[in-house]
Amino acid sequence: MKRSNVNSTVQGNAHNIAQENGVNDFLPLGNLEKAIKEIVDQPLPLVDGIEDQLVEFSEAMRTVGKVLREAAEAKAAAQAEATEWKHKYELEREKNLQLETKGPTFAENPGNFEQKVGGSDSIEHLAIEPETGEKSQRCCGENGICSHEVLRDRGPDSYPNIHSKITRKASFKLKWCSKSKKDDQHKHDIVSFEKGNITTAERSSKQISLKWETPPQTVLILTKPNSTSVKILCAEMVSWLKEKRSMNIFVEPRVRNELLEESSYFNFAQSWIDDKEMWRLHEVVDLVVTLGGDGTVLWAASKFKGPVPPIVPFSLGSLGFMTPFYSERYKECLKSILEGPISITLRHRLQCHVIREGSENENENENEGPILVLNEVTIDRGISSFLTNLECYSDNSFVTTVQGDGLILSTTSGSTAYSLAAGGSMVHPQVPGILFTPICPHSLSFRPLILPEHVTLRIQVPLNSRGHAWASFDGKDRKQLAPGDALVCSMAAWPVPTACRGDSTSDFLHSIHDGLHWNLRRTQSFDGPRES
Ligand SMILES: NC(=O)c1ccc[n+]([C@@H]2O[C@H](COP(=O)([O-])OP(=O)(O)OC[C@H]3O[C@@H](n4cnc5c(N)ncnc54)[C@H](O)[C@@H]3O)[C@@H](O)[C@H]2O)c1
Ligand SMILES: Nc1ncnc2c1ncn2[C@@H]1O[C@H](COP(=O)(O)OP(=O)(O)OP(=O)(O)O)[C@@H](O)[C@H]1O
Repeated sequence: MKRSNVNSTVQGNAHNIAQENGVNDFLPLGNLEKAIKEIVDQPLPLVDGIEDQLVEFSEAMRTVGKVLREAAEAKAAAQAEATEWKHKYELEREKNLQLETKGPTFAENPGNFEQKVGGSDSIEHLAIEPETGEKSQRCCGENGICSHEVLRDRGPDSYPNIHSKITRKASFKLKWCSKSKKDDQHKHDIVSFEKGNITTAERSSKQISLKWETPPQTVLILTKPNSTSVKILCAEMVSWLKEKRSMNIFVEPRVRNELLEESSYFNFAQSWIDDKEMWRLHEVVDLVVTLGGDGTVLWAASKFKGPVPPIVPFSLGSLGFMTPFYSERYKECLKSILEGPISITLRHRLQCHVIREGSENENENENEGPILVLNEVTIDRGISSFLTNLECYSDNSFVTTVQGDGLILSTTSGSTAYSLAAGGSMVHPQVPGILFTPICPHSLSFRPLILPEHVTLRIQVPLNSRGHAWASFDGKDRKQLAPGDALVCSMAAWPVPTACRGDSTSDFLHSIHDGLHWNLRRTQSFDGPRES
């Protein structure tokens, strides 16, 4: 048989088979591969010089078969997943409708949810204990941080509206752990000065582990708005946490309304009525769960102006740099988080104050803030078409004048966000420091800086500046800075503890590989010139 005939026969057959086994109708593609194999294995009359091409061609056909099969499998998997979600949603809806129609009968039935609420785990029965002298003592020894000291419990009178029925906060202990020695603690003596010589004595080993001392009982769930998949998951998670784990649940007012539209069953979900109540959430919430992308983690952090409870970020966004948990496996993840111990990334925040011209040390009320950011504060030209002119000081030392589009002061967590886009380095979130990254500087030599965490930075709009500057905080809340105004920024006292899937470093590396495709390059082929 001539080569062209062989090709056309194989192509024709493969085409027919591909049509028969098209990826759209999900017929078993094993047939396709089998048929290709049959064609390829068919004994053919040999024509001189054609064997090599045939071998090559049969390889190519195998590859085509494999690719088609993979495509069909991927599509089938996606469709199966979609069907599963739909099914879950329908089941949940049906269950909610049933609960709604059952009404009081449900409460009489032992072992059901209402029974649990009235039982020994009842939130009504769980009074807030007065602080004892023993508790107010340091209970975690010299090493580690105890939640009692950071998030001190309050009496019921301190939050009359939302918290009247709520149990006391769970206590936990944070411990620095090291892979090398089991009993290792955070090393304080990093440098030694013995006999006039300066040596590095110990390096800090800062993987932090959180161990619950009393079980967590109250969860705040924060969700990305306008997303159907988030809404479905939220309803499912709320009922699972209530029924299987007897947790007290807080959601945003918007989410509570959405849940109640779904079913009156969700009446147990609590919320707050005003910002004043919301600012005190840290006093009752043991754990925050976020359902969304990085923006939802930033949103969650912004809800806590003081201490922040541990955040468990589930990924339902497109990038998800700070959201390591898979939403499909939420039960498994939450079970292990609620039991502990949890690896934690302590993400530093920056606290920012806007100082208005002429107000410093004269009239405190003229100054604004503090505003806390988890990613960065950006000072840019906003809609002004003039070059931004910013004078920058670190403590009392002059750093530089920025002439360009603006400046980003970023945490190390934010180093992979806007700062990265402006040419800043990527820094592991546990490295303490403040990134100083210019935006489009009109200069050939303005390299980004990383400053130590203890400095206070002051960014001043000079009085002779041609235009205004604008400050924005984690990409939100723009504030105008007039000539003479300044922004003062330093490391905040309250970091954001986020739960890790593995540990801080493996999660970070996973995110830069998976989320940013860092240093992705085709591997160099084996053949080619070699060193002799
Ligand atoms: N040119 C840019 O890259 C640019 C411009 C404006 C804002 N931003 C960033 O967007 C952030 C606000 O995020 P949003 O989700 O509310 O807004 P958004 O919806 O506009 O999303 C911004 C993108 O930045 C990603 N992102 C946020 N924080 C990150 C982090 N720490 N590491 C890696 N990626 C991160 C998000 O996943 C998202 O893909 C700002 O804090 C700023 O860092 C980036
Ligand atoms: N609970 C919330 N209430 C109001 N706004 C929120 C809330 N959660 C998130 N947002 C805002 O919604 C926007 C999008 O959120 P998020 O980044 O989580 O989702 P996404 O854009 O789908 O994810 P990704 O950024 O990974 O693509 C952000 O600007 C964030 O500030």
